[in-house]
Amino acid sequence: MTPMIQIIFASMSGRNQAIAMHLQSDLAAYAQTVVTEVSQADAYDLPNADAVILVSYTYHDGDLPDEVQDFYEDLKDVDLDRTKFAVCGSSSKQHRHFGRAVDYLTIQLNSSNGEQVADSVKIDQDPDDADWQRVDQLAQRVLKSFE
Ligand SMILES: Cc1cc2nc3c(=O)[nH]c(=O)nc-3n(C[C@H](O)[C@H](O)[C@H](O)COP(=O)(O)O)c2cc1C
Repeated sequence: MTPMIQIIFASMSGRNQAIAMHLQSDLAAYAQTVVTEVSQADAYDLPNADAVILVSYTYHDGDLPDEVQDFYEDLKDVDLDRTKFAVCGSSSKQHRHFGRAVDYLTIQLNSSNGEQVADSVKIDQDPDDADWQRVDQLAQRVLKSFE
């Protein structure tokens, strides 16, 4: 059966949206993929997916972006029932709390009883070739988890 993978992103200036679209093109031949901007996403829907990939920047002083807050709060009430997940995101090493949103989302998805199938990936601003490889690897790990 073709797995269904939800890719949910938060992006202010486009980097994380581009990463989400790149993930979709990595996965589309092997899975049904749905890409959703986080303010349109429903955390209570996540257990219906076979896997979820969250992609987010970090904002303020090492915090989640504003538009992720409601989704994050809702996640606390969701039992993911071992739904597979992975997290990645572009943020910036010029800030003291590099990529904290990736950490917070990873911790919360684990706390919500998800099954983490790839190490979380933090990218400094624009992805370089090595970063794109890490993104591809994350996508491969998600696919491999269905074997
Ligand atoms: C006001 C402001 C605050 C930020 N705070 C952080 C931060 O605390 N930690 C971090 O790693 N990046 C921080 N960033 C950097 C963004 O996360 C980074 O530019 C990211 O690549 C933006 O992704 P996007 O293009 O998808 O919006 C901040 C950026 C802005 C403009």
